[in-house]
Amino acid sequence: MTECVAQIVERTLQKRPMVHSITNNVTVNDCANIILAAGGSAIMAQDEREVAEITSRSDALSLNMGALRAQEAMLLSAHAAKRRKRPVILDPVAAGASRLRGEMCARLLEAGLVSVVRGNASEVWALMTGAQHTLGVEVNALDQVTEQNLSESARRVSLFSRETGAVVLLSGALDIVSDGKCTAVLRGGSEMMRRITGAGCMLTSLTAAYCGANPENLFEAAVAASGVMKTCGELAYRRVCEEMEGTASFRTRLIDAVSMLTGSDLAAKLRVQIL
Ligand SMILES: Nc1ncnc2c1ncn2[C@@H]1O[C@H](COP(=O)(O)OP(=O)(O)O)[C@@H](O)[C@H]1O
Ligand SMILES: Cc1ncsc1CCOP(=O)(O)O
Ligand SMILES: [Mg+2]
Repeated sequence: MTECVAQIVERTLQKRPMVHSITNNVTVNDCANIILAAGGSAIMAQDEREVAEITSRSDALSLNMGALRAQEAMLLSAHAAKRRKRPVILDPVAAGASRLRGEMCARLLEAGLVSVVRGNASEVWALMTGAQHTLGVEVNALDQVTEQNLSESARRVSLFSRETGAVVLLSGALDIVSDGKCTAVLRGGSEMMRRITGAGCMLTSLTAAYCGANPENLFEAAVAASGVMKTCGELAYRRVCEEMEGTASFRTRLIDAVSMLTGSDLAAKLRVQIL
C-alpha cells in the first residue's frame, strides 16, 4: 500500500490532472491552491451553460455542498463525468443540517453519480441514517471516531460504501477509508486542522486531484489523500510551533507542505493500517 500511495502522489505531479470544482465561496481559494500544490490544475465553474463542457474536459469533478447553490449545474456536471467515466468526489458539508443538503446528496448517490464521498463523521452518519447529526459544518463530538469505537465505525463505513458503490473517506482524528471490501485507518495529523476552516474541503480537493490522475485506483487515491493531509498537517504544525505562529499561518504552512511533498517523503512518513 505504501509503495502504491507514493506512486499515486508522483503520478499526480507528472500528469497534472484538471479538477473541476463546484464548491462553496468560503474555502474556494484554498481548494484551488491545494490542487495546484499536489500538481493538478484547478477550474471552478458553475454556470449551467458551460459546466458539462468543462467537466468533459476535466479529469475529475469535485462537488461540495458547503454553501449549496447551482444544483442543476452539479447534476449536469455529474452526468457529464459519468458519461466520460471521470471520478466524481462528493463533500457532503453539513449534510443533515438542512433538508436541501441531505436531499441533494441522496439524489447524487441514488443515481450512482458519486465515485468517492469525503466527509466528517457527522456528515457520513447523516447520509447513512437521514438523521440530523450536526447543525453546522463541524463534526459533533458525539459522532467522532475514536480508538474505542473504531471497529464499529469501520464496519459502518464499509457498509455505506457497499450500499452506495462509492469509496468512502471519513475524516477526523482517525481517518477511515473503505471501498466495501478493503478498509484502511490513518492516524496522525494535528488538532490544529480543526481550528481552521477548509481543512475538510482541501482534503476533498486533494482526493479529487489524486483520483483524477489515478482513476483506476480510487481506493488507493483516497488513502493517498488522507495520508498526505495527515502528514502535511503534522509538518505544518511543527513549523508553526517552531516559529510561534497561529492558525492563519498554519493554513499557509499546510499548503506549503503539500507543495513540497514527494512520493518518497510520504512513503517514509505514512501510517496506514489495513483492517
Ligand atoms: N483531532 C484531529 N486530529 C488530527 N487530525 C484531524 C483532527 N480532526 C481533523 N483532522 C484532519 O483534518 C482534516 C479535515 O478533516 P475534518 O475536520 O474531519 O473535515 P471537516 O473540516 O470537513 O469537518 C483531515 O485531514 C483530518 O484527518
Ligand atoms: C464555514 C462554512 N460554511 C459553509 S461552507 C464552510 C466551509 C467548511 O469547510 P470545512 O468543512 O472544510 O471546514
Ligand atoms: Mg467539511
